[in-house]
Amino acid sequence: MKDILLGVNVDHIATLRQARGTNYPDPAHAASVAEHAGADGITIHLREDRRHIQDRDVYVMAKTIQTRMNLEIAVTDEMINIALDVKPEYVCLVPEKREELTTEGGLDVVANFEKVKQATAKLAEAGIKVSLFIDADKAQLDAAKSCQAPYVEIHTGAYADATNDTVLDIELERIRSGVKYAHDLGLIVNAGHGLHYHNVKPIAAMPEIYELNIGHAIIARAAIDGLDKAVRDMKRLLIEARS
Ligand SMILES: CC(=O)[C@@H](O)[C@H](O)COP(=O)(O)O
Ligand SMILES: NCC(=O)COP(=O)(O)O
Repeated sequence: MKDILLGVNVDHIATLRQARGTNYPDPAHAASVAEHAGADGITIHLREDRRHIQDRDVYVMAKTIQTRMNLEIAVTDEMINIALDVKPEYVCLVPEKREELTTEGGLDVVANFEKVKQATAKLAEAGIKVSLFIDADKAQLDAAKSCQAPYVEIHTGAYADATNDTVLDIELERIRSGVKYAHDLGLIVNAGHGLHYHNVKPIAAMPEIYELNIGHAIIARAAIDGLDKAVRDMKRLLIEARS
């Protein structure tokens, strides 16, 4: 079975920096360490409220990332214009609510079809590969396909947040079914949100998934074991899941 790729999200290196308003730790440095440890790509989420990643980080990492940048942004003119200026290899369109602690759900492509389709076309015209961060829902997946986004990223948050095995199994099956449906539609299927060292393998074992984007759990482990080891440990789990 083909290897599954790992995108490391370094948002929460920036969270640590923003906590004190210092210029350290630098997410650009963390990205280099993660790439050296085997990350296949770097994900950063430039939120409208700039709670962690700053505009400066995006422009610096556009120059320093050796693998490829996956820039997560909301579907707003401001963010689209930044993406068109930076031209990362990937843009993932995500929902955002200022009051949210973290991303709470997938992008509602069905309800915002024209807006998402236009944003996707504009980014694609600039040579950017567009991914839509959506729930494992057939209507949303059909809408993503109709938007002509080549990639989707299946939101794994409900699976990660499951509080009992019954819910966990239901969510895992929902993701499995959505991943297969998306793949059968011809979409390139990524997944992410809330994945960690103890829940990642069942997701990584799904053969249709191209890449997992993982951040919070890797950065949390890095606080104890160091980032190099945290990334290598996650890569090893992904390889084991496919062997
Ligand atoms: C879209 C998604 O699930 C994450 O990539 C996102 O970055 C979460 O937001 P925070 O990083 O602010 O928690
Ligand atoms: N899109 C998911 C991502 O980039 C990382 O999410 P998390 O692992 O920080 O929850």
